[in-house]
Amino acid sequence: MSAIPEADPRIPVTVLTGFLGAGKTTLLNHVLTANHGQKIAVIVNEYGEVGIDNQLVVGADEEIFEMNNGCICCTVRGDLVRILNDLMDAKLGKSSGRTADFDRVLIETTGLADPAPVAQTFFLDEEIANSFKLDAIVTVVDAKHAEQHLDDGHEAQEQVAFADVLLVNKTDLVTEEELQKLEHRLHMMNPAAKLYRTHQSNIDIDRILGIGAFDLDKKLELDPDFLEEEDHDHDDEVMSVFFREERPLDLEKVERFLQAWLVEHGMDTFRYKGVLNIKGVKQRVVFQGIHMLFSSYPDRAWKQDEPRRSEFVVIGRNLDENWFAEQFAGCVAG
Ligand SMILES: Nc1nc2c(ncn2[C@@H]2O[C@H](COP(=O)(O)OP(=O)(O)OP(=O)(O)O)[C@@H](O)[C@H]2O)c(=O)[nH]1
Repeated sequence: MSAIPEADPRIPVTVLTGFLGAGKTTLLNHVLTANHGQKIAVIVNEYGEVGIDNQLVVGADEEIFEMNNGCICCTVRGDLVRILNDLMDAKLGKSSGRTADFDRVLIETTGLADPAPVAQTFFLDEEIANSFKLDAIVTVVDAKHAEQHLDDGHEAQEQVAFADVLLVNKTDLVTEEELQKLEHRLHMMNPAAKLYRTHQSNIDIDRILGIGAFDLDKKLELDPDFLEEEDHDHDDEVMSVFFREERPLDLEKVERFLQAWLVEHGMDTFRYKGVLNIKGVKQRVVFQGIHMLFSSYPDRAWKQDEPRRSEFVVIGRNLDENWFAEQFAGCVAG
């Protein structure tokens, strides 16, 4: 028996986001009614309490999303932290009010175009980070209106950039050709996201919950030709840079160069994540960040038959590919 934990014991959290009217609520209803046997605590901002077997639905106060005079990010975070702490107390039996039994958490971000403040909570608050981990960001895309949304604004582009999983929903409203064109565009913007087509947001929930954004097979194993490919159809500014290295890395060096980048480009750097092979560490080190905030932690031990290498992706605007390549190369441990 190995002393190294096979899995991270923290509760995985899925953040659900998506274009306006794309099908988030439809997906949530599906999660709440499907017979999947999983215990999921759902945090939403516009529903009351719904009692369904094996599931706990927590209706967050609507005040969370009121702008008031304060910063919406702080308001959201404060309330989310409170709800998550309450949930944990209820799970551990520390709450006098109620008990809660759940294995994962789903947060629906309706009313917030930007999922970053929600997702960042899991890096920012130490108590939360000790109990919960960001499992994945799932973005629902309206196949019918996606092109328009993406052309019109930064928000939709950013939601694509943040995603670990993209659900291309409303497939019934477009042709196969249109679907392929859209999928290509999404893939160019965020090649690291897993992409599924859905109708009525119908998806096997194992594909969106508890997936560990980094355990998706071949997720980062991109076809090198694809990365060379130029897309002349669109001017989406969202782009990505990849890094892969077989030699063990020095984690401090990785953190240092990212810090240097983020000081100036944090707002344009939406998502960066990867699995790192760090010198002297027997486990895979999972690293992920959103804008200025990042965290890393040793996850499971490397398997014997698994290539022990680092894979890392950065998704954002105006990324300097050459600079990143140089910096990554400079992170090899001495
Ligand atoms: N044709 C079609 N309609 C769909 C599909 N999925 C959802 N809808 C409909 O699209 C509308 C919006 O779906 P919602 O699930 O409410 O979308 P939402 O993302 O929660 O919307 P907001 O919270 O308002 O942003 C509803 O009328 C759904 O019934 C689909 O696959 N095809």
